[in-house]
Formats: sequence, C-alpha cells, structure tokens
Amino acid sequence: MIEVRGLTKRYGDRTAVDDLSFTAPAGQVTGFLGPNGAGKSTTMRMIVGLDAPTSGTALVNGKPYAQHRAPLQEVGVLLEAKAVHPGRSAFNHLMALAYTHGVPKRRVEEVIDVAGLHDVAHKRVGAFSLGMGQRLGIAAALLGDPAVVMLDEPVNGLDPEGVRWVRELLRGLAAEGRTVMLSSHLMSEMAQTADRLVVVGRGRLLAETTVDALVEQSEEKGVRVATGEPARLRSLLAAPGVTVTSTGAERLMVSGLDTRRIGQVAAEHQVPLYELVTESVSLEEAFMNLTQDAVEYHSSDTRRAA
Ligand SMILES: Nc1ncnc2c1ncn2[C@@H]1O[C@H](COP(=O)(O)OP(=O)(O)OP(=O)(O)O)[C@@H](O)[C@H]1O
Repeated sequence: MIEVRGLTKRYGDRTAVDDLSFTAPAGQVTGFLGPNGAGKSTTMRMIVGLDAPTSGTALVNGKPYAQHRAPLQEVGVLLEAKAVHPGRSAFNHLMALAYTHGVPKRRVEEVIDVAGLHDVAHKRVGAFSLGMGQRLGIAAALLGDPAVVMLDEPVNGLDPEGVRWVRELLRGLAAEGRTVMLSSHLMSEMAQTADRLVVVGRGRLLAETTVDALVEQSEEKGVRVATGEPARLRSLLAAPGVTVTSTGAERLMVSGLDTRRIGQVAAEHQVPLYELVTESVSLEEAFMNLTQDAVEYHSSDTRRAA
C-alpha cells in the first residue's frame, strides 16, 4: 500500500505538489492521472525518496521508502529517463542490479522472459528502441519481486502489442495482491488498466475515485434526436429544466428528458423520428472536464498559464 498525506513540494515559488493525499491499496491498479506538469513525476520521486518533500509524508507499506531494509524487494520503480549504460547488454544491466541487491541470476532470467526481452537480452542497450527500453525498465522494476510496483508513464513508446502486454502484466500483478500504481496523462489508457483513479492538476488532488464511479457520475450528455421537423419538436419539448440545442439541419441534442419521454411526445404529435439515442460522456471527456482548469498548456494558447 502507498499512503500519501499532505504531500507538498515547492521549487522556489513554484508549487509542484500541493497538499496531496491519496491511497494506492494492495491488490488494485491505481492510475495516477493528470495533464503534463500536474506533479505526477515529482510525487513519485518523493514516494521513493529521490526528492525530499517540503512537507507531508509518503509511506510505502507503512514506512518511508528509505526505512525499508531492502527497498528493491519492497518497491519496484520505473521512473522516466532511467539511466542505463548504453554499452551494456540488457542481461548485464539486470545482472549488475541483481548483484548489488542480492537477487539471484535465476530471477534475472525470469524477468527477461516476462518482459519479452529474450531475443535482445545480449544486445547493447544503446541500440534499443524506446519500447525495448521501457520493457527493460519494467524488467528492472520487477527484479526484486516487489509487493509494490510504481511506474511512471510505462506505455510511453510502446506499440499496441506492448501496451496490451503492460496492461495484462499490471492487472496480473494486482491480482496477485500487489500494489500497482502507474501514471499517465491519457485517460483512454487508464480506463482499461486501472481500478482506481487519482486525478491531479497543478499539484492538487482533483478526484480520488474508481473508473466505474467516474463513468456513472458523468454518464449522460443528453439525447441525440434526428427528426424531419426539428423546429416543431423543439417547441413541443420546451419545458422548465429542458434544454434543446440544434446540432445540425435535422438534429437536436436534448437534456432534461429521457428517450422514452421524447419518443412519447413525438408519437403523440406525429413527429417522425429517425434517431433517438442517449449519448454518454466519454471517459476522456470526463477527464477533460475534471482537469480543464488545471492544464498548464492549452493547445490554443502556447503561453504558460498564470
Ligand atoms: N527540479 C525542478 N525544479 C523546478 N521545477 C520543477 C522541478 N521538477 C518539476 N518541476 C515543476 O513542477 C511541476 C510538476 O512537474 P512534474 O514533472 O512532476 O509533472 P508531471 O505531472 O509528471 O508532468 P509530465 O506528465 O509532463 O511528466 C512542473 O511545473 C515542473 O516544471
């Protein structure tokens, strides 16, 4: 389990992480989600003691990371830009890590297989693609057979097969009872991997929820209606609490009424309908709604937001 309480990190007058609290429980995949610059990497670095918090605490299985006797066996970490000697082979890189942490050679061979690196294990890491480098980073994170696995943007650079592999691997690790936490700035990727979501923006917690709850909360966008008589239907549907907007020549978007009621009104007045569909907010839209005030760079504005 990872427990973050009141975690804050300031760099000069810039607050990268702002009084952040959340829990990543064992046996589940927790997705750590937020736009670029939200403070995800800084939080993860503080969890493993690579950065000192300005205030607050981060506990891994009840203790600060540094107080664990064999941290590699406690927490497996993949952070961005992991330094690997480019002239070394993947096998030798893992062996060096294993040797310094008392991990047997057998385990190195195991993680090479798990990461699908068998065919390239003796090639120079310097010649690895981004995706192979990510696989090597994940192999290194798993080396100590840790109870907690924390990965920063693990699918970065992976092809669709690699993305699926990471997803299945992480779900499998959680099913074994391990704590799995991964960061991403893409909701679409999290929706398929994570059980729980910790959403941050500008260093602050925006939501701590489950994927299912987020879908439920933001379920309805409205009812999409296509009709040959949009103006007439519009006036028939008009009522307090009902909003009807035109979305095309014969198209309306209705909120405040369900498909059944709209269908009844249309039938009573013999207005022909060609389409009557409840539209849900996509998870991606739900995420955008949550984080829209917290994005550092908007695509329409290249200046840094204040
Ligand atoms: N060493 C540092 N010195 C000064 N500012 C920093 C430092 N590290 C991070 N920051 C700032 O803190 C904020 C959070 O950065 P962080 O890298 O943690 O975000 P992130 O959510 O991981 O983003 P990304 O998805 O882009 O990696 C950013 O505004 C960043 O510029």
